[in-house]
Amino acid sequence: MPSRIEESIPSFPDDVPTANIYTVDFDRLKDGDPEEARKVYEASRGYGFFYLSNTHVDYDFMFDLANETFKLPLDEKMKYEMGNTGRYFGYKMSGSNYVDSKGTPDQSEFYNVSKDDVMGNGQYKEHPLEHPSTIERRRGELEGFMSSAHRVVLVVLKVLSEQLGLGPDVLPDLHKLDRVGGDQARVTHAPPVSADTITLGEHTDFGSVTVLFNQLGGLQVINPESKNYKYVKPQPGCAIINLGDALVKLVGGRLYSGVHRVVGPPGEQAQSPRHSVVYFARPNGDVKLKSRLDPDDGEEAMTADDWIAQRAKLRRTANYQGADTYHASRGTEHTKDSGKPKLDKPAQEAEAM
Ligand SMILES: O=C(O)CCC(=O)C(=O)O
Ligand SMILES: [Fe+2]
Repeated sequence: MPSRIEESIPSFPDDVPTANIYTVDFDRLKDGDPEEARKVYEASRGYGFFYLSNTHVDYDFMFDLANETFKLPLDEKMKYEMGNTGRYFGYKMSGSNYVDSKGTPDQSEFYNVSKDDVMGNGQYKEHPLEHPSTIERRRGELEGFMSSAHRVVLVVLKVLSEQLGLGPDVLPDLHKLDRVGGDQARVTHAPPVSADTITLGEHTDFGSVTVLFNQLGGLQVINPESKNYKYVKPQPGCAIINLGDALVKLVGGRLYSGVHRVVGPPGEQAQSPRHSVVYFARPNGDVKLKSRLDPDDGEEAMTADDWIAQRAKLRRTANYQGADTYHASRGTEHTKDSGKPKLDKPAQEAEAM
């Protein structure tokens, strides 16, 4: 069902190239429907992106939270700025990350809320993090958002674990809601800019599974065959699910972490400020990012926590020292783990490359 906010936004244009990605029904997937499971697996070896309907995640309030938080004065938001050391919770000011190998500053701000802080895991039980009042007073709703988004992630991981022959529990067991790790909810904001302005640079997500809600276009994903960018058209009532690098590493490159970026919204949507709402699931912090399908691979592996810190730190404008920093900041897309994407061949009409 479209949310309250989705009903009042300008329509997405029909003359821009859009990615032809599967839509999966969460209720059927959860109940073990083999066709829905097959679509998840195919999508995870194609674009690395799919739509998910009937998620039962209440996210409307997160757009209100975003609106109110980003309207706060900059000096109030800066009290919660995440800094340049690899810490990845709190506020990220516009321009403090860069978008390309030349170090061009980004044009979006975001705020990351830690799952452990909201759920009271580990040290956060005694020492919760501080947030602006727009977030602090919604801790109860955030707990609901995180638990329901995490439930979606566990179902997707169970299906992928089964499809890869690992059995149902191997991947979910590395992502426990009540164990500490780098999972986070994020709200983002980009000002109205033209459709050719990159507001969030090309990247793969760091974690395992991303659950994304957006209202306006602007997200673009690379078609892994043609290498061209396509818009991911927001579908009212659906989450956009994509895989991240940590999961690709856990399965030795058998799944694909889609390369994506965000540009100004297209067509009639262009004059609108853009918000998105995300839940990033990561493996629990001490999980080694080694392939569970290649137990004899003797290579040393990083922990999930170290991987996030490295990626977050190297994308900071303050740490940029030339194209080498950019290349070091990248995920699995250029490595031996990058997977061998096999593009979906959905039943719908073929997509122009
Ligand atoms: O805003 C969006 O649609 C996507 C955001 C994104 O890719 C991210 O925050 O990693
Ligand atoms: Fe992303």
